[in-house]
Amino acid sequence: MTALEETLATAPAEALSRMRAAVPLVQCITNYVAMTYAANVLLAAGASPAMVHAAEESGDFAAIAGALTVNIGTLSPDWVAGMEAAIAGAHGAGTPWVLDPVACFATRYRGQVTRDLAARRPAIIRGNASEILWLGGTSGSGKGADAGDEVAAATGAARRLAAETGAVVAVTGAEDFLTDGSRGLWIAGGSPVMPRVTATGCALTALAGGYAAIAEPFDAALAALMHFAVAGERAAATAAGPGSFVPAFLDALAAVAPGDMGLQRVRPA
Ligand SMILES: Nc1ncnc2c1ncn2[C@@H]1O[C@H](COP(=O)(O)OP(=O)(O)O)[C@@H](O)[C@H]1O
Ligand SMILES: Cc1ncsc1CCOP(=O)(O)O
Ligand SMILES: [Mg+2]
Repeated sequence: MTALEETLATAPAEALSRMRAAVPLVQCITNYVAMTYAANVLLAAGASPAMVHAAEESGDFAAIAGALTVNIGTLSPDWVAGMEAAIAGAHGAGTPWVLDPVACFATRYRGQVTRDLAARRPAIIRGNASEILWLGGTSGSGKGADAGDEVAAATGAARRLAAETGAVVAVTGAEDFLTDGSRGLWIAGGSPVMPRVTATGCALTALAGGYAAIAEPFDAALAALMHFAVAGERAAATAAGPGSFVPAFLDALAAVAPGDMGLQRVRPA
C-alpha cells in the first residue's frame, strides 16, 4: 500500500470517530445567510459551533476554540477586523483555521480581502471552482456565490494556490478535488440538489473546521468532503427537492458512521 492509500483507507473513518468523541468547539465567522444552517450542520455531524465575529472578542475566542473558520460571504469592514483579530488569536494559540472565499472574484473589495486572508496561512481553503480558479490566478465564469465553472478546470489553480499559501485546497462541485500541492484526490458523491440549497458550501467549510480541530489539514478536508458526499447522496435519495433535502441532510449527517467513510468514492488524481 502507498502512503496515500493508507491515508485513504483509515484516516476519514478515524477522523469521524475522533470528532464525535471530542465534539470540538468550532468558531465560525460566517455570513448572515449561512449562520443557522452551518451551526446545525456542525451539531448534526458531531461538533460544537459558536458564531463569534466581533473584533473585541474574536481573537480571545480563537485561542480557546479547536478550530476557526472564516467565510467572507457578507463581509464589511467591521467583520474583516473581526476576521483578522480571530486569525491572529488562532495563530497565537496554534488553532488551525479554514478560509471560504465566497464570490471572491465578484468585486475589487472581496478580491483584496480574500487575497490578504489567504496570505495568513489558512490550514484549508475550501471554495467552488470559480472561486479557486480566480484565487489561483485564472479568470472563470462564476456569478456571485454560485459557481460557473467545472471543478476539472480548477485543478491547476488549486495546486498553485496550495503551493503559494501552504494550505490544503478543496474545490467542490459535482465531484470534489483535494490537493496539498503535490497529492491530488477526486471525491465522488453528493447530489445536484446540494447547490440548490443556499449555504451548503459554507456549511461544508464549517465542517472542515470541525475535522481540522482533530486531524491534520489534508485528512480533515478529506473527511469533511466524504461526510458531505455520503450524507448528500443519502438525503437526496429520500428528498422531494431542495426544501425536504435540508432536514433529510441534517439527519443523514448525524447517521453517517465511520464505516461509511470508505475508499470506494475516492480516486487519486
Ligand atoms: N452537481 C453536484 N453533484 C453532487 N454534489 C454537488 C454538486 N454540486 C455541489 N455539490 C456538493 O455540494 C457541496 C457544496 O459545494 P459547492 O456547491 O461547490 O459550494 P458553494 O456552495 O460554495 O458554491 C459539496 O459537498 C459538493 O460536493
Ligand atoms: C447567497 C449568499 N450571498 C452572500 S453569502 C451567500 C451564501 C453563499 O453560500 P454558498 O457559498 O454555500 O452557496
Ligand atoms: Mg460558497
